[in-house]
Amino acid sequence: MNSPAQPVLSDLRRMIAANPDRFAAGVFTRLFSTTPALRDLFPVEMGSLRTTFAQVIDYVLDAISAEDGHEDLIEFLAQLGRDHRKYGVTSEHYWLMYDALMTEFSRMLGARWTQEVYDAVSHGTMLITGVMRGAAESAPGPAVWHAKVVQKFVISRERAVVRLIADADAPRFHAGQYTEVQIPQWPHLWRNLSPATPPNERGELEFHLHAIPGGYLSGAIVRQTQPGDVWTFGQVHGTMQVTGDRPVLMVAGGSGLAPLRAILLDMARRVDNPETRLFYGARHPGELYELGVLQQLARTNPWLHVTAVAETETDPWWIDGAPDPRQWGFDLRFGRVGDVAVEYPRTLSRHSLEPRNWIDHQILLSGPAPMVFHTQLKLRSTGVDPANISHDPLN
Ligand SMILES: NC(=O)C1=CN([C@@H]2O[C@H](COP(=O)(O)OP(=O)(O)OC[C@H]3O[C@@H](n4cnc5c(N)ncnc54)[C@H](O)[C@@H]3O)[C@@H](O)[C@H]2O)C=CC1
Repeated sequence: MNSPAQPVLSDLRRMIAANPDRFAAGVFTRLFSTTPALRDLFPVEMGSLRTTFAQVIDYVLDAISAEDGHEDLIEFLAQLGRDHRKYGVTSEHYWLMYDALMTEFSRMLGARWTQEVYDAVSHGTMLITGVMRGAAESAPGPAVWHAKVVQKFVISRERAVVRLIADADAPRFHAGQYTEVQIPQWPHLWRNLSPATPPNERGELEFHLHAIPGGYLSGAIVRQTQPGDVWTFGQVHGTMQVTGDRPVLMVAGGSGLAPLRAILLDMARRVDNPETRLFYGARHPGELYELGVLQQLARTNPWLHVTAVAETETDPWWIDGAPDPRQWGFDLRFGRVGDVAVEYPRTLSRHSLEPRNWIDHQILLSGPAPMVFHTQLKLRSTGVDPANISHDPLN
């Protein structure tokens, strides 16, 4: 875009960046005051939603100013529209959002709200609401689907495994993808979770949870979920999968093992798998609770090699009676899982037949965002091409 309104749009972005929460709160207050029923579609606590909202508006204002790259913007907005179906957002709501946004923008710009600026901002706002509405209207399949909890295993005071059976209209997904989840204890709150098993005809789903500090959903699942609860699911996302044409390195941190576990279980149904080395890490040895399952998998699938990694050599007092991970027959190393994985080839003897580096590997990372971020940086510093590394989006 090369218009006289350009400097004003840049100013608008600066004003939003200076106080994103105030901007987002202003828009939502207008929206809820004109149509109070809309408030019920949103979570009680809207802090993180307001942050994301301001980021999206900033991204769009930036992208519409650019000469090209609009295909990415359109796809981004279309995906956002499809994602918003789960909130019960209807076509009419997009018009209300258009009005709320335009009113807030005009308030922010005051005397600089000229016809030219109005046209440029209206164009951008119409693009956001129009593309989202169109994509939502034409999206296939139901907006949400459901599954009932049938089993729950409490692994420790912080960790649980939950099994569910999905309704017949659950969408098809592939191993390694993640889905938006809402639980009855937290209506309106959506979080992404990765099934830890590949999809099957019976609709069985398994999720692994760590009650992370401040995690409303993970905490409620670990402490309150019980058989009979019905969970609601939205869109399925994610592109992690094994291409099969190269050896594979997987690095999993804690419950981030879930999508990689699903991929491994899926691979175990085939015979023609590439050599795959998994580094499975936790803070403490006693938290490596999936080693039993991994041992069974590795025993019958000679292409799979597992290294267990813990940050500490002993368990704290509150992990009581966990077996020594070495009893499963795996190599146990100490440190952060990403560091151990990246350094691993350098620790091998000259005569080892194992890979000398990870450069020709397909690499899948999953775990806490800082772990994924740091592991990626370390791998790149050893010459790994970033195009060979996949992971789910980091929030
Ligand atoms: N449950 C699920 O379906 C999925 C969960 N995740 C994410 O995986 C994470 C799992 O968390 P926890 O089980 O609590 O893992 P955790 O905090 O126990 O850590 C697991 C591993 O990550 C490493 N690590 C942690 N922080 C690090 C840092 N700052 N830098 C480098 N390495 C670090 C640790 O050394 C350890 O090896 C959560 O953030 C969750 O959002 C990701 C995908 C799916």
